[in-house]
Amino acid sequence: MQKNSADYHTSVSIEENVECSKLKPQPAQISFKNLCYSIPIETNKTSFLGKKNVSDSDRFARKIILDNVTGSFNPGKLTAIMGPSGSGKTSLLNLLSGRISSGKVEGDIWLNGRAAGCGSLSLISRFISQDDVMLSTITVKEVIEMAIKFRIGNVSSEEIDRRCSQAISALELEKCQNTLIGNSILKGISGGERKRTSIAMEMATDSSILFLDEPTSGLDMYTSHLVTKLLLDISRSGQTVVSIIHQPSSDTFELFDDVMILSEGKVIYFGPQEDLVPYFSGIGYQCPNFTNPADFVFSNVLNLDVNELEKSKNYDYFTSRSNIRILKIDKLALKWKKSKQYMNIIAKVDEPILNPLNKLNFTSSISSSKQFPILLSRSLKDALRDKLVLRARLGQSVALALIMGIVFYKSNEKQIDTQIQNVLGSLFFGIISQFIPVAIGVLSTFSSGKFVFQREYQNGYYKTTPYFFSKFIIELPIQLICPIIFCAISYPMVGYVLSFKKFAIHTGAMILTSLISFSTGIFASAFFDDISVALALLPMILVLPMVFSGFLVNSGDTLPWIGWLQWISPLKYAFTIVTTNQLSSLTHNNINVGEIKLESLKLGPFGIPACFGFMSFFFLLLSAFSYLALQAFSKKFTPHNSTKTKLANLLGPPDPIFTSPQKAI
Ligand SMILES: Nc1ncnc2c1ncn2[C@@H]1O[C@H](COP(=O)(O)OP(=O)(O)OP(=O)(O)O)[C@@H](O)[C@H]1O
Repeated sequence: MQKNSADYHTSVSIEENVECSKLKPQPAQISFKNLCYSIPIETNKTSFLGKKNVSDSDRFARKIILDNVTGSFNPGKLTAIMGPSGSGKTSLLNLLSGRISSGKVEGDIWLNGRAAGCGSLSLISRFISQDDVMLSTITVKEVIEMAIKFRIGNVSSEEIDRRCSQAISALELEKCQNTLIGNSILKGISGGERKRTSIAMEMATDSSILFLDEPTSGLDMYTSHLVTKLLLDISRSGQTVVSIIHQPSSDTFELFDDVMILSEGKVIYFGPQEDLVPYFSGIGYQCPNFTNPADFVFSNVLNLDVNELEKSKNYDYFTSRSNIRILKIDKLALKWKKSKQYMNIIAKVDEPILNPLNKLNFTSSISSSKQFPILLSRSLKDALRDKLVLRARLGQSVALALIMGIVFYKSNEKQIDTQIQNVLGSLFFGIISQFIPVAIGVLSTFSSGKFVFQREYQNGYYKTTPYFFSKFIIELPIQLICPIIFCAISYPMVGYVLSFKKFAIHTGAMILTSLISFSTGIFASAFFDDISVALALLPMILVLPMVFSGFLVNSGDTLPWIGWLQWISPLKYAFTIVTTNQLSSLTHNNINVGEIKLESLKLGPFGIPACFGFMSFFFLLLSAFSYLALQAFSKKFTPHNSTKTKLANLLGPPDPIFTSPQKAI
């Protein structure tokens, strides 16, 4: 007897389904009907300064990106999506693969007849994106091995080697397998090799559905053909392969089984590749002999012909040209919807494969506890191999220490007034030199790594928590070593009190300052999407604690309504520690001048241990904020549905519209 829907959701698990399916992944068919995607765009009805009483519906119009797109992508087939730039190809793939978290989506998506909206397909598909962002400091082989390790739990090293070699040889990457990925500064593999590496990463592990966004762009004709042939082989193993493609050669074009042509978000044609030319000749567009059908569609069908251009002569050139083109696309879309080929597509969508999925259909990823050591070792390699950054950080500590040492050289031998002034100035200089450069340095390194994180997170390699902690732990030693080097050089040069205890307290305060700055930098890089905005705002974030550190403004003499800011300035506690440490024992003519100076500074009631406590608290608080900011960043590019909901959708019963008795009638 057929279970009802509620029973199904509670009782079906992936494991149970495996039993019934004899451990073979089921064919996965994606179908979608009247898919619309639009985003709000601000209209000219309000200027930036805006009228106050304008409603949101007046202020925002909707930009339609996908307009009633219907079709199905079938298992065992290689489908091409083609269309002019901005026609909605990437948006369609993003929508299907669960990478859209904003805008309005309407219409239905099914996977084997089960409702698969809200990003459910992300659980059974892999996505090779247009921008091949990868960590620059690891080699081609390492990057592929890492992708395998993240995807397959308990994989033996022989299996990793086998899969890796297979992917390397399929994409002809043998020559560069031990070369670093590189970036604009660190020379690495070529653009084409980079593209192929990003394909190899996703292909080294299996999935039921493979989405590719322009995998052949930037590749030469031979390599484009090689990659497409590989995609064909993958599809023949039973996978559903959908790829956006630009300007394929005739030979490459012929490798595709199905072709979807999109323009202005509308479908102009979708069906077998060999039926494309007959379809367009049936509606009046004759493909000349010996012409590449892909070129023919772009230049003859989607472009305006001489007569159409003639019509636009009487009007403003650009407006009329674009309007005439839009009208033409509308007509082509209408013709498509009236065609018998469209009816065939509708019939396929209405009669989907209904096989239930099993465990092997789902793209696996390992647990967070297993992701952590892989990420840790990768972050370590990254930190050690990026020698330029490492040297710059160490060099900066030495240089700042020497500058401070020279400027305030042997201050303890100066007259008492000068001595006190120099001690205070040098202590403030020391704190600032551990505060500002660290935050700015961390901001730039973390911001560049953020795009790699975004790509890998979206592709389901790992979660935010292991990534955050692996980066954090690897960065920590350098944040400890640099202040120690700085203090070891500057402390004796300036002539601070020579006592190991005092040196340790001084260095401890500098280390905590550097750590607070470190977590502020991470927070800024995670919080601001754009590094230039972060760089513009960070100095302001850093200046306030400096002003209220107790050196620039006397802590007891500020306006009462801003005076409280000193207590949330971590530098105030750092300055209290280092000045108390140096001045409390400073005497002159048997008078404790240091204590007198400390009293006049009105640094507050807290002693050195309490100040260390406050600084540690600030470090932990800012670290927690940076973690939360990274979590929020990762949520921005994934739909807000839990894996449980997505699983329930895919493992539930087929949509009643495909199984109801009325349908059979
Ligand atoms: N989040 C968004 N906000 C504003 N506009 C968007 C958004 N997403 C897509 N668009 C717009 O929707 C249209 C389709 O974009 P899409 O990236 O899907 O096109 P495409 O066909 O893949 O183009 P290309 O071949 O150049 O990559 C473009 O005009 C794009 O500017």
